[in-house]
Amino acid sequence: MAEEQRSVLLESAAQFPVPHGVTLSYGTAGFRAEASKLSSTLFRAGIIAALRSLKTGCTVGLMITASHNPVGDNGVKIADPDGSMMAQSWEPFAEALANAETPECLVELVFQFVKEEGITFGGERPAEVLLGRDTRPTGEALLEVSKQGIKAIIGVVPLDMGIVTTPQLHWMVWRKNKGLNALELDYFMQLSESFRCLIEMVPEGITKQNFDLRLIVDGANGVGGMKLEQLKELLTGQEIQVRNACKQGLGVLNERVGADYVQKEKVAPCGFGPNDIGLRCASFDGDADRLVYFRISRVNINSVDLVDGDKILSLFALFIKEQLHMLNSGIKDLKNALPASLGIVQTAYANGASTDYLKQLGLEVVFTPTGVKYLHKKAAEYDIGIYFEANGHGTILFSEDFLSKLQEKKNYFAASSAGSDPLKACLRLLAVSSLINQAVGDAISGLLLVEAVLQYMGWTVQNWIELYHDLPSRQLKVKVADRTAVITTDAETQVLRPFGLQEAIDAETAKYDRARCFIRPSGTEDVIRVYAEASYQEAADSLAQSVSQHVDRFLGLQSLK
Ligand SMILES: CC(=O)N[C@H]1[C@@H](OP(=O)(O)O)O[C@H](CO)[C@@H](O)[C@@H]1O
Ligand SMILES: [Mg+2]
Repeated sequence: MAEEQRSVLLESAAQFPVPHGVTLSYGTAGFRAEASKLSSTLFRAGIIAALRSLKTGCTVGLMITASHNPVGDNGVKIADPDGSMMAQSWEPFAEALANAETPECLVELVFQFVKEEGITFGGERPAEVLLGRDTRPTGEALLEVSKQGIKAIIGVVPLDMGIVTTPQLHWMVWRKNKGLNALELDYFMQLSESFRCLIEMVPEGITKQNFDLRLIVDGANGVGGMKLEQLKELLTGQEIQVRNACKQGLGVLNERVGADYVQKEKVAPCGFGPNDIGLRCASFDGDADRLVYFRISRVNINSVDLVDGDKILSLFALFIKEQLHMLNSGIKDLKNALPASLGIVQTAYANGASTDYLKQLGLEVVFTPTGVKYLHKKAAEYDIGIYFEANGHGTILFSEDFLSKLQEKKNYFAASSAGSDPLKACLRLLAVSSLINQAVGDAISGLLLVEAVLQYMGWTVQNWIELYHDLPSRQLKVKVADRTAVITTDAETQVLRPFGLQEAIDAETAKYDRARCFIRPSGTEDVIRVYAEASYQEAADSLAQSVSQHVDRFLGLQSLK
């Protein structure tokens, strides 16, 4: 077997040589680069995914996307059996394999790794990799290359799920490993049914009658808009209009559209104009794992009032807290109560006003380094964990144990107190758990939950915007000679190396009222990011500026000379 495996690998790897001068790192969200340079990487990602499937004895996923990057780029992410990002412990191997210079080096790496990990080639357990891609024109060819990589590991089978959003593919992997139906139609049915269930339980009243059902969604000219158009047909009680929905010849993926653009530039995407002033609008990123809301400003139609991930998180946290309260209030016999740990997970980029708001609600707020893989892992430690990055990537995780207790409670209340608040709370929480993606942040399911919660609250977008007021902030990037020279700790809020830089940041920060500032090396770009927050905009700007100068002084490009 080993000899056969060796020669299959050597032969197939020879077809996809590594381009010169390109070094890839697995980064915060997989490999990403200009599409024309990615054949060898995608082939190798296929091998990695296949080995991951052999190791775990489960189905894993391989998604071909470069998210919000320009249309000429592409990339790949691997999903673990539970639908989350590939285990970090495999990243060094993934990186080494992607950069192995020759087929011989590649084979050596594979064999050494397989030995270390105790993986058996061609084992008895079925091994399978689900493949998906976004709408990028280079996706199809790269998918074929990944298939070659998967098939180069004997006993592993690729299964092409076609054009899907990143969260759909993660969801399919998660479902498949639970032995549940995992086709796109199952995804659509589950979302539309749990959404209907939440809408049916919106309390009657004036607010319900007055609620404006209209919502306009910017699909970033990508896969998300396309899928929402399909799902829309199954939804009742919602008026969704999709723009930039990836129609042939109309608009370029991520070009002046999409969640990343709207959030960073704070402007309306293409296709939105004066007629939309005041309306509730939302935007997806290119692979639909990020969601932001916005409203075109009445004062200046070029700018938007942004509702970012922090505010989506706050809305969800408020709703979940209320349902948990409803579930347990009025219960006289303590054995009928269902205590639940509720954790809120943010990164240092979360606006300080959101953190204050959440803490004021009495919630437990914890911080992790940037990157969904860290947030997700932390959120999974709670009965209910809600996580979001400010850029709009996030979800709500329910533990299996809590869900089974919730199911029991529902049955109990259904038999003993039909129509009661605790029963409604159980039903709503169960519906949320099946609506919101349990594998990864999902713009489509997040959007449906936002709509259901707003209807439940009877809130306009204005009510939501006023939940709290963001502290002014500024983000800058500094090009440095070597960004790995910066080592941080404490969820990236403190610099350990180079020595003296943290003291300089502290001294600058102390000059302003209610100010906060941190720096960290980006995981996706070759820069150091500087973030500053203060009580007024000029202070945030000038703090970010002066800290950037310190970064430049300590690490700037001149130190290359
Ligand atoms: C400040 C910021 O928005 N950082 C983004 C960005 O990571 P960086 O490591 O900061 O480059 O891309 C990541 C992947 O999409 C995302 O998880 C993260 O939030
Ligand atoms: Mg994305």
